[in-house]
Amino acid sequence: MTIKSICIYGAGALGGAIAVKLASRFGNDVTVSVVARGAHLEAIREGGLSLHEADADRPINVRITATDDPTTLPPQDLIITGLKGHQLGPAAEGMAALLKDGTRVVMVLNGIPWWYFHRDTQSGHAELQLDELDPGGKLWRLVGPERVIGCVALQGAEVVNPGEIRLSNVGRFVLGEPSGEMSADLETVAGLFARAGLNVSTTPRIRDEIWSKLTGNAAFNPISALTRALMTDIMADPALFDMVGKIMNEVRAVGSALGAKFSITIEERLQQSRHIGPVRTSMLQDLLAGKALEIVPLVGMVVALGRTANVPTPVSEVILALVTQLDKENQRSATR
Ligand SMILES: NC(=O)C1=CN([C@@H]2O[C@H](COP(=O)(O)OP(=O)(O)OC[C@H]3O[C@@H](n4cnc5c(N)ncnc54)[C@H](OP(=O)(O)O)[C@@H]3O)[C@@H](O)[C@H]2O)C=CC1
Ligand SMILES: CC(C)(CO)C(=O)C(=O)O
Repeated sequence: MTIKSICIYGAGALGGAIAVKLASRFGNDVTVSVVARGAHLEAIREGGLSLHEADADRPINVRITATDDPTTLPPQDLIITGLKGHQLGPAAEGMAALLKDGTRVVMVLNGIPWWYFHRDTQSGHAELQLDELDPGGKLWRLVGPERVIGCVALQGAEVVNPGEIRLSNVGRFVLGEPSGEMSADLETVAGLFARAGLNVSTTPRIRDEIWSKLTGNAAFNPISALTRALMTDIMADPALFDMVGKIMNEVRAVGSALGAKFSITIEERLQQSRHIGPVRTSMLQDLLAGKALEIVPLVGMVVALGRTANVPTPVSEVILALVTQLDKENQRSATR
């Protein structure tokens, strides 16, 4: 594939960070645009999009084409989504308007993605569609799992003000085809990320990366939302730390039953989490902003796929019930 046009659909914390890096590197030769909304969109239109990197003294600011109406943009060579899992379905028509023959769609996501079982050869559930993640199969039909390149982000980020994004660490991105092929498109997209100054690697086993990342998110994200604690505070509290370990074991058991391979132990995973620092998880950020929480891909799927694979997930079930109720109450008070 040749990439001459890129649209970042959902230019929030991570999508916005990627947009700034791509636009500041390729703005003259490649069209880079963003789909955003609300006060964030207004701020991007007025003052551009700014990125504070963890290791830089000054922010990068880019002026960039920004719209909330994707039909005003031409079809794209590459779409990169920075939407939360539950925001993808409602955006399916908008994304479809940007597709042409050969368009690839990089989906930056935490948790189990809607396309998970597409061309999966490990689980025994190839091509299973997950209605909880893709209600009515809209993404499957309108975007198509064959266009997707999976992306796991080991990068903390937050929209600190409209139009302004801050990264909490020097992170990295892992890209992989659902089929496991080390395709030419995969290498082209990874090369683009690398030339834009993003740390990136490619893998033939993207599902292993998904489960490895989910081991942390299934535990830390809902616990942080329920307690409003920073990652470091959760690690420092013996009872919460114990709960994190139990959830991590459940996630690992479900992932293993579906064919995932884990390269590190739970203890090593917990050690890695210690280095993330005093960050607010993306779920806590959403809670504090009165937004809907990304529960199904991060917690609901551990429970649901546990049932599919006959693996008990008792702690995740309790956390799921609690965080679901919290989400309802939070959104009720946000709309009052
Ligand atoms: N933030 C982090 O530290 C990390 C996040 N991740 C994962 O990456 C993914 C993206 O997360 P993150 O970057 O935090 O997400 P954000 O919530 O920061 O960004 C999503 C953006 O998309 C916007 N949006 C939603 N729907 C539409 C739409 N239909 N049209 C236009 N704009 C829309 C949102 O607007 P609005 O605010 O109005 O909803 C928001 O600005 C998630 O799966 C997350 O779990 C992974 C690693 C770390
Ligand atoms: C790793 C962590 C906790 C980084 O912020 C994350 O993935 C998230 O916030 O969703």
